[in-house]
Amino acid sequence: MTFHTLNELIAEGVRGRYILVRSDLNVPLDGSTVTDDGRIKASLPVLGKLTDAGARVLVTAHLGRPKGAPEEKYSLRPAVARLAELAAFKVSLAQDTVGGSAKELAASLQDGEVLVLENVRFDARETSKDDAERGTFADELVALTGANGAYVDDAFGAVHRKHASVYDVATRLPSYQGDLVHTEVEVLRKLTADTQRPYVVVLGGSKVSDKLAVIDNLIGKADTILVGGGMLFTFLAAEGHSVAGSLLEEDQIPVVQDYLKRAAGAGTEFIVPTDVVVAGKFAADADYETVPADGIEGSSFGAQGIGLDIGPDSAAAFADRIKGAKTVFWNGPMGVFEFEAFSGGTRAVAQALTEVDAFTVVGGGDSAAAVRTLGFADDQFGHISTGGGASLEYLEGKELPGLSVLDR
Ligand SMILES: Nc1ncnc2c1ncn2[C@@H]1O[C@H](COP(=O)(O)OP(=O)(O)OP(=O)(O)O)[C@@H](O)[C@H]1O
Ligand SMILES: O=C(O)[C@H](O)COP(=O)(O)O
Repeated sequence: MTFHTLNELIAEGVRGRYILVRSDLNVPLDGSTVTDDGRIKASLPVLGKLTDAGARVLVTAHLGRPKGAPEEKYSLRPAVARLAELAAFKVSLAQDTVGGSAKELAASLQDGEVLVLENVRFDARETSKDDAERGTFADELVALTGANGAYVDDAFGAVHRKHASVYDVATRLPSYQGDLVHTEVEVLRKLTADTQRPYVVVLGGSKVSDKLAVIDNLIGKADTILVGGGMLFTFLAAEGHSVAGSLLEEDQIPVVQDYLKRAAGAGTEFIVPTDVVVAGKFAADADYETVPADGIEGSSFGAQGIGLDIGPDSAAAFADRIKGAKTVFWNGPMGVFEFEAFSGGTRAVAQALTEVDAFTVVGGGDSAAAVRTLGFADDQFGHISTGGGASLEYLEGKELPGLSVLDR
């Protein structure tokens, strides 16, 4: 694929033009505090280049998964406040996405300033499966750019989404690839061609069905898949164990059973935890105990028990596997690392990644946040990707709508 680059756009001249930029500002929050500003920092260079060149920049972004209507807890306000603190240019936030506030503030935007539109997912058309419906939203976004607009996709974390602000706007405006997307693709490409073996993939997190879908294509490609986080309970259930009150996607059990069957003949080994940290409730101060993975209901919390981390034996086994690898890709925390008591598995995996002599990539908003909040530095890893699902789907070899739409 070949793309028009941001540098080409700048060379064409952007002074006074409205440039629509899709950024990934989907950062983890604790109330209104941004707990990891990695994605915001990663978005700054492109915005800086455009504002330095005199563009009037309209940023679209999402935060979380609101249900197609405004919801205060998903407002971009905290992310934009952090962006404004870090930026050398003026940044403001519209109260809405394509409504009166967005129109008014866009009209008064000056050269070299940035206006962020409120969460694109506050409008149900953004994520609609219906092309025409998404199209009407894209038309309204594009209308904000006036007569001579252009579009830059810099949201690597969202390139796997066929959403209006990622895909449809690119069919309506001259479109360019942002530097962040470019860099991410260059690094991840190394994981798809001539991958050095053993190739170990570590998967966790809470978006269980999203990540299970990815495994389908890793079977036969990865030598070992270490299963932690929320998805481990669907694996345990697939092996016939009770998981009490833990995160479980029952409809995915047959899918996992199929994976386990296929992996055996395809040279991919799944490693599922043998012990689990089980808590009485989902809280930082919950009582907890470590139990065998096949005995979760036997914990003193009975059917109320919730598995919130992999146990220490499993963490040590995962670390061992990682240390024997030549290539490691990790997406999704091993447990609820936000609570100290359940951060042990994630810490052990992160530590192992910093010690192994291998090409290591960490992908995902929360995974990146986890390594940083647990005290690791970015340069201890080969690459920390801003993309979670996007990096996984890239590795799967899937067509990513946000990339293919930019292909000239
Ligand atoms: N056993 C568990 N039960 C419930 N939640 C869990 C469990 N293990 C991990 N999590 C949660 O998973 C969340 C992160 O999951 P997620 O799938 O979003 O990962 P990610 O790295 O951000 O990837 P992406 O960028 O695709 O979102 C964390 O907030 C963590 O608390
Ligand atoms: O967190 C991510 O991976 C990206 O921001 C995409 O978010 P989504 O999975 O809600 O589309």
